[in-house]
Amino acid sequence: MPTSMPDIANHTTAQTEGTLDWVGMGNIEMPVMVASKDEAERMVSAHVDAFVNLKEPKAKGIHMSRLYLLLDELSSNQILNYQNLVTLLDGFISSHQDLSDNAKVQFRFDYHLRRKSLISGKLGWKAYPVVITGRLNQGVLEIELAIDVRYSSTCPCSAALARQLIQKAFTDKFSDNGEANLADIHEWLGTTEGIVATPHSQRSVAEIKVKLNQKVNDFPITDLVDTIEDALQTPVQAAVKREDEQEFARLNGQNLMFCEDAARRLQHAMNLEATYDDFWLKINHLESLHAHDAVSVVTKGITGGYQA
Ligand SMILES: Nc1nc2c(ncn2[C@@H]2O[C@H](COP(=O)(O)OP(=O)(O)OP(=O)(O)O)[C@@H](O)[C@H]2O)c(=O)[nH]1
Repeated sequence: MPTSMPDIANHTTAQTEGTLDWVGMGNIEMPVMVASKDEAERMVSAHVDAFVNLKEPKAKGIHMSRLYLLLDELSSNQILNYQNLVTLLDGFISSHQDLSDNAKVQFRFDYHLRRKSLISGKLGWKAYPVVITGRLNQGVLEIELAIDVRYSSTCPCSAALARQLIQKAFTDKFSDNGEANLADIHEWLGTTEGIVATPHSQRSVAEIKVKLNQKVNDFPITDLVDTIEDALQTPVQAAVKREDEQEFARLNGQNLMFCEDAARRLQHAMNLEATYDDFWLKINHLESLHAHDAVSVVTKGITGGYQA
């Protein structure tokens, strides 16, 4: 490097002094090889934020290039797992001696999983938005995995109201017809006159964040998705034949849910999981009755843990 190049970060002091909570780079685009438990290591296209604090009030700035090159080393020659994330955070701080003692990094990407249809056994891709965040704050390490899972929710109130209309239509049709037999009723039930009303359903999103610990080195992406989808029973589908669609209709009818029901189901399922130190859940029902969403939030509720 030519010796004559000015080095503002090292040789200039700040015009206005002050410490800063985070300084770094947002939205760095890079491929990352992700280690996900029980899956082959997979390349994803990630957007990365990388930060350190600036604890020296007189220092002009941090060394952005050092953060970038540490990230580039991970992207080019390593895999993203728990241990390498911790090493990266340590590297952010040790490359900024005297300037920084806190570090934060966040990887955002879509993780594709092969998911099986309900009955036909066909397979299809589903993309799950994943965010992996590492923080080293005052020596305290936090590694977080966040995933969005989409599913269908059918309104229990709307279902009850629809059933009432169906009962009324049945009474109107058959109360004066003493000669109606099972075959007549069976045929009538197969018409839109018989099922005169249908409850509304909505595409819904469960947002979940979990705190990981050193017991997991590969990120438990599939485990977490399975836990959520098994608890809800109505995840959106990939490959769908008619038999799958019919089963989906049955599952929706047998798993009617307000956003409160969905949150409690997931709360219960997550409380049974020993893998995670803490969890935070936000349920969003993107209503078809309203133009606004029905929302509920729940956390594990541990002292010093996630806040709602
Ligand atoms: N700190 C800081 N750097 C910035 C910013 N915007 C662009 N940069 C540039 O990031 C580049 C890399 O900075 P450094 O890491 O200090 O680069 P360097 O001096 O060649 O690297 P070292 O010798 O390791 O310090 C510099 O050219 C800065 O001008 C900013 O807002 N803050």
